[in-house]
Amino acid sequence: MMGDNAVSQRQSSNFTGGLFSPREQAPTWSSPGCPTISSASHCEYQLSSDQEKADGFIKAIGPADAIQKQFSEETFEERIDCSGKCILPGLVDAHTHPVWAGERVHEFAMKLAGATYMDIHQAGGGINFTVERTRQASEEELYSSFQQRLGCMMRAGTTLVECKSGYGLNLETELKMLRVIERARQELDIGISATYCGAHSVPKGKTASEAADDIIKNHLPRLKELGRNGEIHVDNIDVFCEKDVFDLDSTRRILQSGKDIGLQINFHGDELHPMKAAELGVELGAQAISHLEEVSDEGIAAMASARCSAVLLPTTAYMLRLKQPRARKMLDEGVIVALGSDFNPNAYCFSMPMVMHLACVNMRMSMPEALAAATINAAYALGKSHTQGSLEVGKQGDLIIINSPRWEHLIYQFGGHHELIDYVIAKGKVIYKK
Ligand SMILES: N=CN[C@@H](CCC(=O)O)C(=O)O
Ligand SMILES: [Zn+2]
Repeated sequence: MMGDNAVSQRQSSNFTGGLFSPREQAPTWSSPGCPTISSASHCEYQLSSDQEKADGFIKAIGPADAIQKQFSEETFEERIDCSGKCILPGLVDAHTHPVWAGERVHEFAMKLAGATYMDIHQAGGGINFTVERTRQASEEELYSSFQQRLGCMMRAGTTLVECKSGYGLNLETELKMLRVIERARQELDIGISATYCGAHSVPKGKTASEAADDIIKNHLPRLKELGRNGEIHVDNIDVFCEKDVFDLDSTRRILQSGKDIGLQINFHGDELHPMKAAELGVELGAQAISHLEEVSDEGIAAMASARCSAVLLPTTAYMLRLKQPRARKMLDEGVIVALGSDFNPNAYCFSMPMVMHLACVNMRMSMPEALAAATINAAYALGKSHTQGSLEVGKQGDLIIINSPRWEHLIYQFGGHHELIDYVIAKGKVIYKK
């Protein structure tokens, strides 16, 4: 990934004032980036009114006076007075399952009564329950609920989200889900990174190895063809590598075949059992591995040296009362730690501010580490940190404005983000205003 940046240690810097921007190519970056936070007393955000120039990329960042002087000849569609407020990068959600029919509130009750995730999965519930309903749902139904969910994420500050298929398992339904994701990519303002997750569960009547064969022989060639025709755009390939789901060998075969058709490897590993998934991911050149509650010490060291990011999912560990992933050890060893909401029928959470709060309390991350993990590092996990994830000149104008002079309130106020977030802006366009 050329010039892809991320931070493996806490970093932050300040700026005052910002402006969007003439049409320019987003540059690639060779130096480490950082999410930039503004909390100046006199701070302004300006959107260009010149359609030629309003390409949604950041033109300048600096003291408001200097910016005013530099652009004194320009006219602006809108000026937002951010005095006493904070401007932060738009939040990036690095792991979600947002396209499905068949919610599972009844399973929440079962889990509260003591059932484990795998008890329910093996009894035909869990992913398999949602697969049945998603297969029956029309494309229009799936799109409509997906669009509403993206709206909830956006209002909680998310401007870029990874979206997985994986509740179809057969080719027909996986493609239906990917078409729904593609439509949202085309029609909506929120940024989307699309993931093919046909190996999310082993379909009834097949072994893991047979399911892997089907994916390699039938699903991936079709994805390649649709990608070439421009009908569907898929960025990543995912497998649920887990005991009694996809073993290491089937996972390796699927991920390698996905990589061979140009997809980035970004998969579920070492969640409920130690699988040596991290070691496998590094061997295959994975961009990211999610969960990692059961990762080995060797896996952590290998991920750090390979710059393979760890996507940690605090809602899942919380919901399922799993042991927490060892975020501190990962950070101390230099792993690029990112965060995701894991929104799915098991972990029903749209909010990256709540995810950051849980990461701080339960995984012992600091607030700057959590913010980096939910912005620049999450963008890195999606291979997009050269264009998104921080406030830098030439990057996409994805940002949020919060009504507090201290940015930390976005994390500190657990569940308070709806009151705090005044604006969400994606590619220079206001997509939510309180
Ligand atoms: N672990 C596998 N996949 C999801 C859960 C999906 C579901 O239960 O529907 C996860 O990341 O938590
Ligand atoms: Zn997941």
